[in-house]
Amino acid sequence: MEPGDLLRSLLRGWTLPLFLFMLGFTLVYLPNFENAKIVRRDDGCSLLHDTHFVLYSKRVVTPSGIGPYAVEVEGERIVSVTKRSEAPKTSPGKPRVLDYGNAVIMPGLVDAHVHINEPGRTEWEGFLTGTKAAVAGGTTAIVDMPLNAHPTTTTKQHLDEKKEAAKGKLYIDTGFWGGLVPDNAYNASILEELLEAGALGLKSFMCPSGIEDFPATTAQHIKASLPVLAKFGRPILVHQEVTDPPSQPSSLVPGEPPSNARDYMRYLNARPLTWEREAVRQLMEVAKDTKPGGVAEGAHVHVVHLSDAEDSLSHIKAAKAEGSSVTVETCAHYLSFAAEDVPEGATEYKCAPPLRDARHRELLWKALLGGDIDMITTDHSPSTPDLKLFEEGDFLKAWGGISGIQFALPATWTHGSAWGMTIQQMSRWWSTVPAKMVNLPRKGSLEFGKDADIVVWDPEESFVIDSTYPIYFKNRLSPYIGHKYSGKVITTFSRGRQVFEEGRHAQKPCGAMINPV
Ligand SMILES: NC(=O)N[C@H]1NC(=O)NC1=O
Ligand SMILES: [Zn+2]
Ligand SMILES: [Zn+2]
Repeated sequence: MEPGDLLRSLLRGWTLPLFLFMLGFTLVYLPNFENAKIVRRDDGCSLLHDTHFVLYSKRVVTPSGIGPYAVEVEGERIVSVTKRSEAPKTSPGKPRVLDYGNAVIMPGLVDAHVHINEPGRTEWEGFLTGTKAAVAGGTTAIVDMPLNAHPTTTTKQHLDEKKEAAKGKLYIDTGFWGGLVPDNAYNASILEELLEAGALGLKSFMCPSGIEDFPATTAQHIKASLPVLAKFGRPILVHQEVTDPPSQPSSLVPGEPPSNARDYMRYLNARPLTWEREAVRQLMEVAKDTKPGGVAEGAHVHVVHLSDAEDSLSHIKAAKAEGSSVTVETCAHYLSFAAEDVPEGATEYKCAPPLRDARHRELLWKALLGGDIDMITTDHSPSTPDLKLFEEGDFLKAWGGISGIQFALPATWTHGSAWGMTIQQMSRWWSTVPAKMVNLPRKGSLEFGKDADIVVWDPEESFVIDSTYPIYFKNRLSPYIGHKYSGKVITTFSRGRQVFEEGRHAQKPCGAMINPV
């Protein structure tokens, strides 16, 4: 037999099986070639194993409005947001579709004012518990305050200690504010080192902070820091109370019998509005340096936890109108509670500036809705029960700080919707504006190229935070406990990882530390 004939007969015998094999291969595997891109993750960082998926609902919050959109996530980012009347279909080779029906799909909350007290006071609050509570409430980024931990974050070395303590404990992306104190205020090289090492900006107190190694700064200290901040284009956040305003009225008239320490009004009167008004007045004066052409152009002054939408806000509005670079926040608790409703001895309601009366709460809502308050935060600041002095219920001596990071969304929604707030407005105040203030260009909205930081929630579902309600922050003390709210978080995604769903967290915390851009 010729070699050519041999080959021919071999081929004859093989042709049919070879053809069938190739056909089978094509039919079975070819659709999966596209699937090859769909990597499954099994790293414990996400409850969902897909890395390429589509979220759909009839109420997706986008920069161009709320409506039926499909949000496609690939890896850590949003790769498309498309309007469509119904959910795309899941089909082989295509990313999985998670259809949330009528629930709201919204950018995760960015909470720029959180006290995580690790290292040093981890029994008050730690990174693991704090960020676990945050995601359960739909928050996908926080910025940690420089005080209450020990050491306070006032030098590069202390910031490095913070970062070391945070390693492997973050469910969501977390940034750090550095601290401005009298010790470093006139030392540009310490401040520069701190900002170079990754502090997103600075924070200072104009009154005693309650923490010995975080003493108060004057307006002059703040003024001195502004040119340094300008060089880096970063903000300073200021606690706006001074304890020695020129015309401080006192309700504790000499000779008057001491009132009941368990009475909230006593605390309220001991911390009058004038403290806040005078601080804001002084602060807006130094903020003038941030005007275009000013010695600190490029720096920014942010007023934290506004409780007074009257005179204090007028100073802020005037400063903005004159061109100073200024923003202001209020907190979920000032929007939720009123002084006259604080029960006797209930020191879980104690914070500074204090919760004021219902009229002030109303004015805050009106200022938000009118566009004069820029954003909302929680000022989550827990402590251990002993410091809250529950037995004594002494408002003057108890620790001032409210735990509430897990309830930001339902508290804002429940009260805000009663004032006519829209979901779009809430999303601006909780995500878009804070992301801009902190300077997180990849966060704050659902758009192509942004981080897939997303919360899905049901505005219509209500719940009571009762004794059985799962709370993830440390020390189960909070004024939100015992109240009924609507707006239930269904699931939260942090850079494409499903980190929380219906009472369950991902096995591992895989959030990152945020560096300045
Ligand atoms: N030290 C600290 O956390 N203080 C915070 N607590 C509070 O209620 N207001 C604050 O500034
Ligand atoms: Zn404060
Ligand atoms: Zn604070």
